Amino acid sequence: MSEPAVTGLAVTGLTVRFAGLTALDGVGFTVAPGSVHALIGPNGAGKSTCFNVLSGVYRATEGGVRFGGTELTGLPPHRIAGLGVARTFQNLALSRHLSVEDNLMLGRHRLTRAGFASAGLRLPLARREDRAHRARVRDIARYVGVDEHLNAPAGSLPYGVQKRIELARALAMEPRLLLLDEPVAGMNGAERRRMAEVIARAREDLNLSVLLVEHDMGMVMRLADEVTVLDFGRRIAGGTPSEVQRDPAVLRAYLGAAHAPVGTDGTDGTGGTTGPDDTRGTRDIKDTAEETA
Ligand SMILES: Nc1ncnc2c1ncn2[C@@H]1O[C@H](COP(=O)(O)OP(=O)(O)OP(=O)(O)O)[C@@H](O)[C@H]1O
Repeated sequence: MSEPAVTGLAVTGLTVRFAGLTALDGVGFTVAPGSVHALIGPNGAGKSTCFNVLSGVYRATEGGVRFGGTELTGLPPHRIAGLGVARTFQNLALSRHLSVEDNLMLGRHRLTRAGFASAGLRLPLARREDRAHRARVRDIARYVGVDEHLNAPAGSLPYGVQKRIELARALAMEPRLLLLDEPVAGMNGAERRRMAEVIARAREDLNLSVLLVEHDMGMVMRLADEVTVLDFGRRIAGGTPSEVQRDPAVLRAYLGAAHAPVGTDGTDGTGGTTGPDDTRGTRDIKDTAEETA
């Protein structure tokens, strides 16, 4: 479906300070080409801040981010997107009144050669391009399982479907690196399973590199090849899911020492969560339990 990813992502010594608060403190990790890397940690650990630096929304105070041969730090969001880095958001960021098809077409903007002027004038090149992009968008919608909704206003659809449309829009950018910010937050168990399947398939078929922030630990353990754990802006652990789930620092900081390790709670790996039990994490367990019930 697209060219294979040839390079990975390298984050080194990433520090972000807001006034007196250090949201990220010398964080480093790499995402190997074609792999799924999960970034986890309790609320306020710095995960979203990291995503915001990677996508150009925040500027790093110190440190760097390289994707392939290119330093991303300091580039504006559209230049980063132009390098093949696509992002989904924790809260839905679709244009509610636009049709699903037009939302996905927005994802193809960076791939459009004909400028706005020629598109507005409906010149032949622009018409041909538009037809080709719409055909591709319909393929992607089918791939993600939202094709039956192509003509509906995105905002009229159920939440779980909108989350999949967000993924489809990111895929419409033909990315090499996909940043997924809590892709199953707010979904029920069936929707979570479906989303997990789509992500796993897309990664396999498209040879994407994926960086995933997710509170659903079953989902992390099932999808991720590697995990980096943040707490109070610091990297406290990293490794394979099984290494991380045994790491005492993780149990202490994120899960609470009294809890069973992540992924061993008898869930199917997409619906349940072994959640943190400190005050920062309690909200997440409750949310997930309510959603999955
Ligand atoms: N723009 C900002 N200005 C000031 N402080 C910020 C800003 N963005 C994030 N922070 C602070 O940085 C810290 C890390 O927040 P961040 O949102 O990155 O954590 P998180 O791990 O994504 O948490 P959650 O799981 O709740 O989304 C928090 O203390 C947060 O209040």
